[in-house]
Amino acid sequence: MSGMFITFEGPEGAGKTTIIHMIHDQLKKEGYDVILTREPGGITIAEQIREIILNPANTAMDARTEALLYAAARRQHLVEKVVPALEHGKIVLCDRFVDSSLAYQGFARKLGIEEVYQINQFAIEDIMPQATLFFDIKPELGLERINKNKEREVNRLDLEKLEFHHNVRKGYLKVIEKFPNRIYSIDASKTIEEVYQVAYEKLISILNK
Ligand SMILES: Nc1ncnc2c1ncn2[C@@H]1O[C@H](COP(=O)(O)OP(=O)(O)OP(=O)(O)O)[C@@H](O)[C@H]1O
Ligand SMILES: Cc1cn([C@H]2C[C@H](O)[C@@H](COP(=O)(O)O)O2)c(=O)[nH]c1=O
Repeated sequence: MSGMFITFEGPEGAGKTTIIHMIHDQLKKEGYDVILTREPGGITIAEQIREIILNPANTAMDARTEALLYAAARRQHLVEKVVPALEHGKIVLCDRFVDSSLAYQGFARKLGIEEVYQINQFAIEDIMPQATLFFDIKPELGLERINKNKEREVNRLDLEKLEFHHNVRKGYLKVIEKFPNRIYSIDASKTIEEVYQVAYEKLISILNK
């Protein structure tokens, strides 16, 4: 595959979606062949799975069911959208990927990072991003940001206790220890413009490697 697969990760309200759109628009302006997508979602079947996972009414969902549904959405999105784009030499910017499952289901839901990585292997068949930007934020600040945004739909995971969101961040820090050469950490507590500048420069350096 000749393209470049780059993922954006972080806890709730870190600013990933804001920054990934800004970077996508800028790269397009500069003439890069780039697409922007997201997980869970990005294609019809995976968006349908997203509705089930994130529906606040689905309070009975078991943690393993949740992990398997994320992996199923991931599989379909990979084969239907990501892999074909990479085969056409495109840069694929993806809002969340397998590291989210490791941090949220593996660590915060206590299923085990290695166990969740194993079940995801069936879905991803060793396809991993070449680089990942991790937007690091304290959960209190991330949640304050999303609560201020009245247009954003509240999802089932947003409603978890603060302790869960602290564990998500701790989970990400463990995932970075597992993949230190792939994941770049960015301080996401700064202003949108400051975070964008750091993320954009990092991305350009990755593309020029
Ligand atoms: N650096 C920033 N400073 C202040 N507000 C920000 C910053 N970045 C994003 N925001 C605002 O915070 C809210 C959440 O941002 P965004 O949706 O980009 O985060 P996210 O990481 O994608 O969150 P989630 O994964 O929970 O959807 C939005 O209202 C956005 O405008
Ligand atoms: C891919 C993935 C996502 N999640 C969680 C993280 C968020 O709470 C939602 C997605 O919402 P967003 O606004 O699009 O960020 O799903 C997860 O727990 N595990 C995953 O693998």
